Amino acid sequence: MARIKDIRPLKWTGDSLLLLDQRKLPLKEEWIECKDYECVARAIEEMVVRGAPAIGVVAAYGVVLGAKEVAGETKNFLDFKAKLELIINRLAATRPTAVNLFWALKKMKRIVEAGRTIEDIVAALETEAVNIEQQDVETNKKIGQYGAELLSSREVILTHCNTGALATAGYGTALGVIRAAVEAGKEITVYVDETRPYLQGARLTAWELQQEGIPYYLITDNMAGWLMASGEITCVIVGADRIALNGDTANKIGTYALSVLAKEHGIPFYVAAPTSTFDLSIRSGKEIPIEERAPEEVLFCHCRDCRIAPYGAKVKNPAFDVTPHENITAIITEKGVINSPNEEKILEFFRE
Ligand SMILES: CSC[C@@H](O)[C@@H](O)C(=O)COP(=O)(O)O
Repeated sequence: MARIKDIRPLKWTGDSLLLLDQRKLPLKEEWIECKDYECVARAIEEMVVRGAPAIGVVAAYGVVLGAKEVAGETKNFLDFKAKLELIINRLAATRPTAVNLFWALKKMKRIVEAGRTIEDIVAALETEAVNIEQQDVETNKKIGQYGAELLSSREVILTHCNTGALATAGYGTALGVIRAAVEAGKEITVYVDETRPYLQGARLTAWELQQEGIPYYLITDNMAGWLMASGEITCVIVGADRIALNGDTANKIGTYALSVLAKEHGIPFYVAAPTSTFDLSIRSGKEIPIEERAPEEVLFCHCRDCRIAPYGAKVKNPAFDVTPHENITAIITEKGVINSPNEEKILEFFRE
């Protein structure tokens, strides 16, 4: 019997940030404690924490830690602001694709600009980071409700990467829709793509579903096409790292291929994401920067003692791809659903 738990990837203590080390899951549940902004920046770069909304929340706390550090070093207001700007720039340089990082840092920057004293800025930054965290969980629950309404009483859902509690402040986006559907009493089975090369599906999504007793099958990425052709999958739900004005959506590498397969087989393809994942400053997915990650992620199968390719093998490792909006049945947000998304509909949605 499924029981939804309150899994959280981070805990703010007031003067440090505790992060569940996602590199170690599912074999070990270890927390690391960040007491300074550089630790937070490295945690994002090294994938201690990952997932678009989670990166935004954690970066916001990074700014708070940075502000506290600088406030201990200088009493000069202008000096404080200049140093804090460098810290925000450092956090912004950690990962390029997920726009939630820049969205959260922009909010923090606005507070720095509006503040009149160092003490006021530090206090306001902390309040804002806590708000961003709490709102993210509320947002995900709303996405879940809107998404669950789209699903029938019985679904076999294919999902990719990890879009769950671990990728957000809690509950999840695409996995939040699955949680909400289960909570609504629907009969849900999940097919979890392992998500090569970083294995977020096998390690993290399977771990979350297992804890909650939601039935799932773990599959390798190349099994998805055949399972769709065999009629086993009733819909695909994925998350997003950045959605352009026309609805083109960057998400974990492999998402584009799933969208093509879903279209070919007439299977609904849903993207679940908060409105903070939209980047209305870019008109299409062509403008989304795609992170290229280290070759070792492809050369080794997760841990460094399991090399799977010959020495000298050349590697490509784009971490994300872009799904054209024409392949997306609907984008599910906390403010409602955008069916068959395109520029006109997205503009209209945000106007409202
Ligand atoms: C709610 S998470 C949505 C996306 O961030 C997720 O699907 C994804 O692509 C995560 O990539 P990652 O490289 O693990 O940060």
